[in-house]
Amino acid sequence: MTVLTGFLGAGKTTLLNRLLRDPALADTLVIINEFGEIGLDHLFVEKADGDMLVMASGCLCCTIRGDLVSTLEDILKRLDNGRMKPFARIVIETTGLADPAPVLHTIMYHPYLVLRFRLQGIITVVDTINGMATLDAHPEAVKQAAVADRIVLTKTDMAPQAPQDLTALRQRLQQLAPFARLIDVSEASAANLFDTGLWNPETRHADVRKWLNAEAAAEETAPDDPGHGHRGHDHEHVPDHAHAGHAPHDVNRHDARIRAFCLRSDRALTPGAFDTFVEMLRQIHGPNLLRVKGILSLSDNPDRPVVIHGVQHVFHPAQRLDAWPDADHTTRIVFIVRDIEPEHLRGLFAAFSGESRIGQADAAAITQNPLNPKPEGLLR
Ligand SMILES: Nc1nc2c(ncn2[C@@H]2O[C@H](COP(=O)(O)OP(=O)(O)OP(=O)(O)O)[C@@H](O)[C@H]2O)c(=O)[nH]1
Repeated sequence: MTVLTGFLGAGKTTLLNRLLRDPALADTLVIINEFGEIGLDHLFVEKADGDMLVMASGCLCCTIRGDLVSTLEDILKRLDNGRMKPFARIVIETTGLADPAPVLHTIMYHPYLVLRFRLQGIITVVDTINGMATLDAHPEAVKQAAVADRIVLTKTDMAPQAPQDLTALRQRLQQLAPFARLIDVSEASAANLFDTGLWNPETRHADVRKWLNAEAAAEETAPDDPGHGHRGHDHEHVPDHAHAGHAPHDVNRHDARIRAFCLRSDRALTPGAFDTFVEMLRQIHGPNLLRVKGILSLSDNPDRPVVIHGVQHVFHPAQRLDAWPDADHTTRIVFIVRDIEPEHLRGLFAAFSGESRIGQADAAAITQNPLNPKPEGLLR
């Protein structure tokens, strides 16, 4: 499942129309709302009971959440009864103001849908004409960019556009989403937009290196920056203005709230500590964990790492791989967070991995603290 998002009028449907002509996407099912300026070509829309569905009832993420579930259930029923051509992938286009997270929640919290769909990636479309102003005015747009695996820049064919404006937009987007790849719409294709999943469909192997893209942080941050991380291993991206103390625009404070960084560790967690660590991330930081992807070493079987993938408080069931994909056996977790200090998450990981750090509570102190927030409240 791929989620296609982007601000109102950014060019999502235009892009989708073009992509769907590519035979490589013949086995794709698209779910789209009809709110936008233009719908999918009639070629696609008329086959409403065939392999293509158009939903007309409004915003996907809020008003038709129930419908999305019943639509997906219905699709699976038809698929299992052989009344529908099998498909390999589903693309869900959200409306312009949508936060992609509720769409993913809808699917990942469903006991059956979560077994049948796997999140491949999030594609965010950004209009290069209005993109900067949209990011300034709408925190939703900042979040859409921050959670992306791929950012497609549209309307690059439209003059006039000062080259420095495009460069500034690209820099801003890359700071918000250092692990995402920026692609000009003229170069966007099925091949470079739908290759974001953990599993390579051809080899059926996990392509962890490409999926995590953790090196993106290492390439762009000075590794010896004493202010960040420890042992020269951790890297984080903070927009320059986040440290500068003065934002060029007020609204850039939205950007400054978002941090992307990669936590690395040579220490293995016990399975119990792993469960509690993930549970604490979800319960305490859920809404602000915009995106989490990682490969972790567990002490019970260090040869078989575990992969985690979460969007806010929704996590895919953790998956155990048969083996490490390559010689690098370090735990790597890529975080994109809002209003959370990277050092806090590093401290939490250190506590659960048994690494003692000065000034950092250990796992027992964290889990047994009666004042920790609990889902059922403090009184129980
Ligand atoms: N010149 C140019 N126009 C584009 C491009 N992409 C989209 N447009 C135009 O921008 C307008 C909006 O495009 P849509 O594809 O409807 O945008 P959308 O993101 O699906 O819009 P909503 O569904 O309303 O959120 C249309 O008039 C498109 O023709 C592009 O790359 N270049």
